[in-house]
Amino acid sequence: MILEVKNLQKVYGDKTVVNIQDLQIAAGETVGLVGNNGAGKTTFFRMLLDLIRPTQGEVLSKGQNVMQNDEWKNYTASFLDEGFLIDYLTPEEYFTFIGSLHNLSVADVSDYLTQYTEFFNGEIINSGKYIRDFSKGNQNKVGIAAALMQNPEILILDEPFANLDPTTQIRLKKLLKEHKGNMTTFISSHDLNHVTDVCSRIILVEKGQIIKDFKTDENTLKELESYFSA
Ligand SMILES: Nc1ncnc2c1ncn2[C@@H]1O[C@H](COP(=O)(O)OP(=O)(O)OP(=O)(O)O)[C@@H](O)[C@H]1O
Repeated sequence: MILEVKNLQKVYGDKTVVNIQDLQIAAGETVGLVGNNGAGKTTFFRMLLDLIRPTQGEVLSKGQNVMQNDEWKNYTASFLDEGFLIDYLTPEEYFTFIGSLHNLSVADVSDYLTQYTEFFNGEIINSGKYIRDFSKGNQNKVGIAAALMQNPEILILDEPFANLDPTTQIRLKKLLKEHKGNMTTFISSHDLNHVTDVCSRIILVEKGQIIKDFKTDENTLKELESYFSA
């Protein structure tokens, strides 16, 4: 298992916002996390990435506790929100900086970015603007592209389709499918259509707990829609 979660809990005050007894994710899986507002998805991702500490329990990445070891940072890339960006840089400067952390030269980075011409839709590169001056959707594009650029073994994206126009949502699905290879992908989404299209496994969370965990098949979208229409 590339990722394992054991007895993971996060408590705020008297509220348990995440409570996951046991979850195992095999290398190469594409997992979608769905659940209503406040279900605990972002809190869970933050614990996977050691951005907040659990009240109890642990997250193991390739068997190592993410709180005690930094090795996982070499093969894990993520974009949860704009806080991951450096807003006083231009996108080019940001990509170069992220690339330099992963031994990519300026030429490697600019070569890599040519694949994103369609996804960026002419609005990101050579715009002469700082990241802070982009729309939220375009900021998301920068964050997602920077995460993919790291060619990670594990990719974690929080609501990647949110704030993107429909054309870009479809382009993102294509990108995620193309990048798949051996990558383990963990994405949260409120878009049931996209998440069932991209993911081979869906985890449904409610009040911090896993309610359902199933392999995606032709009935999954209908099942999810009926669950959420209740
Ligand atoms: N720092 C905090 N202090 C207190 N409560 C918090 C804190 N962070 C999150 N919570 C609470 O934890 C619960 C889970 O929030 P979280 O953001 O993880 O949900 P989510 O599933 O990502 O929701 P959404 O779909 O709206 O993004 C919510 O009730 C939220 O108010």
